Amino acid sequence: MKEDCYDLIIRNGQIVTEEGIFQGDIAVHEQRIVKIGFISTEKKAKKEIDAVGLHVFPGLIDTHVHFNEPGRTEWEGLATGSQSLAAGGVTTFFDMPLNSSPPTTTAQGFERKKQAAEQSSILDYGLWGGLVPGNLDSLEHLKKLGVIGFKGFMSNSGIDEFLHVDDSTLFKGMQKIAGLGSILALHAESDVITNQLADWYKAQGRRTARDYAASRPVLSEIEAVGRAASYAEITGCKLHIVHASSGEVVKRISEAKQRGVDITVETCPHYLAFTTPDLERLGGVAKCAPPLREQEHVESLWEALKSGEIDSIGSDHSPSPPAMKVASDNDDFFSLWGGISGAQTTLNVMLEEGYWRRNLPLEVIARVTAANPAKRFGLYPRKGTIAVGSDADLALVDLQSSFVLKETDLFYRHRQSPYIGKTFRGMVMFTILHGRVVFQKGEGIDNNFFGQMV
Ligand SMILES: NC(=O)N[C@H]1NC(=O)NC1=O
Ligand SMILES: [Zn+2]
Repeated sequence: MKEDCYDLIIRNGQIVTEEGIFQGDIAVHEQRIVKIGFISTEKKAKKEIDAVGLHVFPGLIDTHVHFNEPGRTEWEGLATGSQSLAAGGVTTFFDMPLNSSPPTTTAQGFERKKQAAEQSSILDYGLWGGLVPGNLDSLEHLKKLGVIGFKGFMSNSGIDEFLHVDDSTLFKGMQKIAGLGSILALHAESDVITNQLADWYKAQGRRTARDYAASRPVLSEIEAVGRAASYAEITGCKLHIVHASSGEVVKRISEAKQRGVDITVETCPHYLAFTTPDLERLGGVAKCAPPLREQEHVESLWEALKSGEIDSIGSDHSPSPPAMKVASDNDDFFSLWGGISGAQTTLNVMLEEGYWRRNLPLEVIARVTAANPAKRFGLYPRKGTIAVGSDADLALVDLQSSFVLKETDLFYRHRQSPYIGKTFRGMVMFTILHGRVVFQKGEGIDNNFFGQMV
């Protein structure tokens, strides 16, 4: 290390890690953090950032996005998707094996996705492989190619090329994934319960937003989580349950953890910020699966975050062209695309709804958005924290600065979001990846840099 000239010094920020908050300087050399603490003003750097009044978070790791490239790039895309994440303080993301086409369920699908990411992602990325009926023989190859883990759906995925796992595929898949030392992420809703209830509501001519929400009850998640946890207990497979929508679901996962199942759970900003009445008010832009819940469930999730029972936050950014979010034949809410655009606003939601409104400590935010996902997926301490030796992946935030989210703030391919018009306290001023500023408030995105696969 050439001590005479650093690449970057960030001075006088409030440094936030999962362990605590302290004031200090950060020096970066050759993409890594090389010093933290007091750095003499005599020391020179190619670039200095004055972080007085700013909080320096570890760059967020979003474990759950659907950028849909290749094949459905008109829905989002790795360029626009990664740019929107950068504007929100995220530095690493894991892209789901759907809704790209071909899906990442074969070696060939993986290679195509990797090529697309190399060409277009401005951030670091991990790539999920898929577990679907019929691809058990591809899992080992996918693991060798470097998937971050595998993802399966226990209910309809909404995508014809990505079938949900039947129970025997799920069981056998877990045996294989356990043998490979990998991890299975599950969309845990019961296919039987959600299908039967949807059919019943539709047969009654009941197709509103509220009917849709009622057709996917919390119990449908609880049933699926229970089944998956039992299979995991028998097979020894590591499980990661995505988008739990209620503290009641989290409680079942905690119970499994306590009896020794290697299981973690993620929730999404939208389950922490919106309710079923919001779904009725906002319409298709707020439709997702599992659906938005009543306020008591929202609060139960915040409690579970405070108690440490929720391991991580993923945006589950899953957009579609706007036309698929609007009912064509009078009010059939069931027919709309399910998926919320939220990649850019995860930290904003955690700060406004968590830190400001519910006293959620900043350390907890750093833990669930960075340290815990890094630990769960084997990236810690290279990523997920602020320490000497770590990648210089950082988000500098002005907590006091508030703004109303506008359509024009969004970097998505389609500027849709249920958060448009919402006031947030806490503005991302700089996002730094490997010591390079990839986003600066007022300046925008630096597109001249590409991320790497983790
Ligand atoms: N296929 C897909 O992206 N599905 C996602 N959308 C959503 O709302 N929940 C999901 O799992
Ligand atoms: Zn998803």
